[in-house]
Amino acid sequence: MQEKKMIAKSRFQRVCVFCGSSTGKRNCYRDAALELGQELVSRRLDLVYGGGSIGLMGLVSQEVHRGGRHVLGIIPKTLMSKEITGEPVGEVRPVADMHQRKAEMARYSDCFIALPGGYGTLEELLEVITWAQLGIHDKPVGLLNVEGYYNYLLSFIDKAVDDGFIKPSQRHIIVSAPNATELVQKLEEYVPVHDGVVAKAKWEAEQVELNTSLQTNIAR
Ligand SMILES: C/C(=C\CNc1ncnc2c1ncn2[C@@H]1O[C@H](COP(=O)(O)O)[C@@H](O)[C@H]1O)CO
Repeated sequence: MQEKKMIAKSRFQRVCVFCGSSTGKRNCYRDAALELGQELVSRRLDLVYGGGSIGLMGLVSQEVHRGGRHVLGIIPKTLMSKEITGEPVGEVRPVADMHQRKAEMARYSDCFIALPGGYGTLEELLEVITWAQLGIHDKPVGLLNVEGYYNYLLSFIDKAVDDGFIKPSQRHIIVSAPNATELVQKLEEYVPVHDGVVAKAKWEAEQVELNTSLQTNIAR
């Protein structure tokens, strides 16, 4: 008989996954996307992602959907053509543009995970790290470092710390692990460090103003 893995209740409800709109050339990337999907399902976590069914995005979203968890895809109206994104699963929320997409993905999630990907993934990852650094949120940010895919990025960050461009106290913002189980466990245990960043309440007030003006613009 197969032994059932006992997993404590998660502190998260929804996990935002950034990942390639391509699958990459090596099987390990596809396997990692499927394993991450299964890990979220086994912890009863829902998924927020960039919508679409292409690349690793498709693999992780289909796996979470198949496992019976809620999948929310947030996608700019201009990217909604099925030829570009494929057929998404779960709930799809159309937004005005890429900026609103990132804001909404962040708003609906309790933590972030980046699988391997390209420019889009990097941009999304670095933005939530920057927001953590500024105190806009204190949600954990994880890097799924599949077979060392992100080693150069991690080395670059160490170099930026050594050369005085990133504070040593902010190095901890990125949590990384080689597999989904270890990564999610580390994210569960993550404790944010606050070192004199702009007060979160001030940012939240500004976000509310920003959202209100965005909605006014969309309605026009
Ligand atoms: C540009 C083309 C297809 C892109 N289609 C996308 N559909 C949905 N979401 C996307 C797409 N491209 C980028 N994203 C977002 O960025 C991340 C993936 O980008 P990457 O450059 O592939 O790493 C992903 O998390 C999405 O949120 C037609 O060729």
